[in-house]
Amino acid sequence: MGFEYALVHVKYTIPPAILLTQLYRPLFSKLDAYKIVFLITIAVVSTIPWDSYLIRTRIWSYPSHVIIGPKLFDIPIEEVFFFIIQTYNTSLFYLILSKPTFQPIYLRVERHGSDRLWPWYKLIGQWSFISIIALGWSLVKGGVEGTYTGLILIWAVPFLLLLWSLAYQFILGLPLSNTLVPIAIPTLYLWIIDTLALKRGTWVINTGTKVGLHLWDGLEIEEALFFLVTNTLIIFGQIAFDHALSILYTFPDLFPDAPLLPSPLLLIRALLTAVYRWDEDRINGLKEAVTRLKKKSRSFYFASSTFQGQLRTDLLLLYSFCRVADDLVDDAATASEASAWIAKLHRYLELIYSRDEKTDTRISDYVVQNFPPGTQYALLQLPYLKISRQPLEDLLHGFETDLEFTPTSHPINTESDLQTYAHRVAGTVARMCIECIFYDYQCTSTTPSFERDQKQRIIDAGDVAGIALQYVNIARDIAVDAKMGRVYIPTTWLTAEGLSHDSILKDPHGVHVESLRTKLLDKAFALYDQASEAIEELPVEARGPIRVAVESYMEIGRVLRQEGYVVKAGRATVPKIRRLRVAWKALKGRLQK
Ligand SMILES: CC(C)=CCC/C(C)=C/CC/C(C)=C/CC/C(C)=C/[C@@H]1[C@@H](COP(=O)(O)OP(=O)(O)O)[C@]1(C)CC/C=C(\C)CC/C=C(\C)CCC=C(C)C
Repeated sequence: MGFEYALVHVKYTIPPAILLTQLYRPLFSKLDAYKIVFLITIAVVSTIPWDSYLIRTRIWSYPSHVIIGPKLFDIPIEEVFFFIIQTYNTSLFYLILSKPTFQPIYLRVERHGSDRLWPWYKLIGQWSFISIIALGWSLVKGGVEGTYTGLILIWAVPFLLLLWSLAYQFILGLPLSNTLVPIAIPTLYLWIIDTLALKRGTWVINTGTKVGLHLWDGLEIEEALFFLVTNTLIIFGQIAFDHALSILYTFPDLFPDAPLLPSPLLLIRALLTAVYRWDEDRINGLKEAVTRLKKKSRSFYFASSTFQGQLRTDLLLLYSFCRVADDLVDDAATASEASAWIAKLHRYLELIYSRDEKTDTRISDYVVQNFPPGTQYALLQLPYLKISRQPLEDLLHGFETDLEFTPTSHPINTESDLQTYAHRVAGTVARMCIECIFYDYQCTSTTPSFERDQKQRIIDAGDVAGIALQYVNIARDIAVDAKMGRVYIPTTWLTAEGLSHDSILKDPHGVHVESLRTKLLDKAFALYDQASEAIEELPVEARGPIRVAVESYMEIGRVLRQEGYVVKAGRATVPKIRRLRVAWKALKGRLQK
């Protein structure tokens, strides 16, 4: 009996597990736990018979003085733990690295241009894996020295072949940060540990069944291959899981109301859905939504990567709709053109909320005939079934207020006007986000903890938080808005400072303007303090990400309160490092004061 193998874990595998867990903990969801447990189960079940065979046929062995003693099918318990901890560490590393990527946009319908080559890539990959299996087989059959290599290949490569066949699109198409990097770094790390363990004799590969080549001094080529293929298996497994989730959440027509934790059977069904049944417009709509968010809002783009699964998709689509609607109105050449857009948007809402099977095509015809091509996906893919109609109508009423600004009239005269406006353009957005959260996390009124009153209380608090965000937005954009002929600061406040609309339009800077900006920010933070507690009543998966979204935006307000802030394109911006720090604190559950 000895503790040497156990010490390998204590020194080299458990510390990274703790570190990675700490790092990922604020984002760790039930879905992540499900994925990891699923993969660990497969890893343990599939490795035990193989490893047990290798030990019983003395291809490798463990001196009795390095292991504690208990065994499972002849495998030392430390070794079984290795399968678990390796799968855990590599999986967590993948989860961290792949978080910023919105994977559904990497689905390909394989119908046009270079995408038509993808079935060939699949085939080439399949044949390559089959050839490697054949090579493994011939090594096992042919001679003693290639036995260990052959056994690794005939055990692992059929799984790789299967995972490739199910998820080749993501394996090839995702950014390298989701594929190559999470394979390469854990593999390199395990190669180093293995070198140390083999040198110390913690485990021994017996002579006669190995080729005798070393990757570097102390690292047998078979060991290097073993860790490479096992990490590749783990990452391919994670990618196949995510591929299935992307299919489930991207095509609601094929998989209506996909559950939060889909059963293995449903995951397989998703992976086996023929590509020709995928809705290309959904993918294009999502691609447009991601590009739009990335271009237009750094705060929300950054925050969106902390959301997961269906909710991430829904918020992206909701953002896309709101942005397109706002831009149609703001970019219109004349007030009457802007009014016409609002009228068309009202009509669109009327159509979708009275939709039935017969009117389905009428709706898409209406959009195609009345809106520019670059806006059509955003409109048609609004997740309206999860959102009530009222906040959308109110949002449009908010845009109508924007049109009331003329050289002679100003719609925001009192603080109450300001509050109504902010409720319409931002309180409503908060409400819609919360409705999506309730829907996606299945907080129906039958869930005791989500009784009606509680839901209403959260929505009301969300409204207040939205108003706070809009006050920050107005405080940031005094000069930008003035260029568009708009002054959102209430007339009563201007008069008290000895200012007027005209004076702000002419010169939106100076001491008095700064004092009004401060007043607006003070109100924003007071409202935010009053509302932010309610975030903790949201479903646990949404809390951290929502904190990140609202905190990232409120940080603009904090920047504005400091002297000498950086202005880009006329707007105060939050430096990247500072944004990261805010997000990290928000994820860990801390709101700034
Ligand atoms: C993470 C993610 C993808 C979130 C998406 C959120 C979303 C749907 C935003 C829509 C934004 C939008 C374009 C709305 C149109 C009206 C408008 C312009 C509103 C202002 C947004 C600021 O955007 P931006 O700075 O890009 O605007 P301009 O360049 O000035 O045009 C607003 C300030 C509103 C934003 C309000 C929210 C996102 C609501 C946030 C509050 C919650 C989610 C509720 C918190 C919950 C509790 C319980 C307190």
